[in-house]
Amino acid sequence: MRIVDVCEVTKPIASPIRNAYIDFSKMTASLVAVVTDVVRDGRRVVGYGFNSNGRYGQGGLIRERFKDRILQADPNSLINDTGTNLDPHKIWSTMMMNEKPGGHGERSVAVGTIDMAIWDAVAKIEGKPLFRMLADMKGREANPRVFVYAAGGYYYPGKDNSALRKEMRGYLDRGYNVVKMKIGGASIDEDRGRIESVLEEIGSEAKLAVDANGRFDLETGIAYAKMLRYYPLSWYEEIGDPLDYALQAAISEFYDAPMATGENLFSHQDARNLLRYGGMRADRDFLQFDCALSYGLVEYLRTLDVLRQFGWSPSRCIPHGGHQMSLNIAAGLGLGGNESYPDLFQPYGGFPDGVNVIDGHITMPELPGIGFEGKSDLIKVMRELAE
Ligand SMILES: O=C([O-])CC(=O)C(=O)O
Ligand SMILES: [Mg+2]
Repeated sequence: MRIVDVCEVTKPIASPIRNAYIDFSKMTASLVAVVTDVVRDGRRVVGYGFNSNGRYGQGGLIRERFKDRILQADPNSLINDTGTNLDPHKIWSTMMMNEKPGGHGERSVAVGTIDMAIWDAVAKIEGKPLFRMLADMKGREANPRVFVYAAGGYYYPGKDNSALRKEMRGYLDRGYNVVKMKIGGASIDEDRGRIESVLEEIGSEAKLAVDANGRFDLETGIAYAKMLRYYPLSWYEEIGDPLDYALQAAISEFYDAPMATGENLFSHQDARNLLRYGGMRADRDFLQFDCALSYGLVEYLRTLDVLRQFGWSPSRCIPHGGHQMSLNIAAGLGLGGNESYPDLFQPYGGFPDGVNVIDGHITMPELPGIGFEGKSDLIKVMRELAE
């Protein structure tokens, strides 16, 4: 059993939207295929992965470092002890050979993308949905019903509050009961108006979360906290620079309701620093680490161990990114849910065909691997890369 090729391509996932920090007009993502010599159901097993959204394609790093480390390794060093499957942990260590610790940068995105494809292949070789394989691995009961919320509410040329309301109404019509919008890309007064419009639209049918994308300094973060705390929000997200733990801790003195952060922390060491120094509260706050951006599931398992050490339940995790990998982790390992972007980043994000949101939850279909084969527009581009 061996990996015979690692293919990669950079794909556009551009859209004319803007958060408080960046616009997505030139956004790209890496798509990866890990080709094996294993055959299941008359078909060669190929694992697929992509790097979520927000950090651009990582083709350079994949081609120049990580791909060759896998292909040049002794194939026997990449399989499990019983010789029945690839071993994601051994493959991860092989990829990270001769990499210094710290300074995680964006190599974590390149590794996370390949790691997604490895787990897809491993679960396909096992002949199980990844979420079932993960639950078995940890001796737990899988829960195929996963909470999902609708992320959107971006700044957009020409978009007024009535367009924003209409967007949110569309999410409620599709079965969501938590929606998220951007803040921090306009004045505080304008943002207050946007929030009030959305709250008026959704009424008691749904709850609203707001996301500042790391834009605020301490003073602005506090000014917004004082404004936001009068509204019944699901959470106040990524207030200041993702690595400014003291700022995060300080805001908790001004904001009792839930806060969320973590999508731009890319390692278990960074996650640990957030829990050590960020003043995050295990009884109410949410952690949004996205495995595709942060060295993959092998690393995410270490992050979950860190959470346990600090008294946090995995149910406080609702990952960033809206991809099926995190849906599997949620269903298999008991996370609190997953993000979704109903109208963005297609065909990569979203759910397999025929999976609908009902009362803010989806039910995972029983597809081998991550389940990409169940999403026809996505598997089409994946198979163009390799099959
Ligand atoms: O706008 C983005 O970069 C995405 C984001 O923060 C989120 O999904 O929470
Ligand atoms: Mg965010």
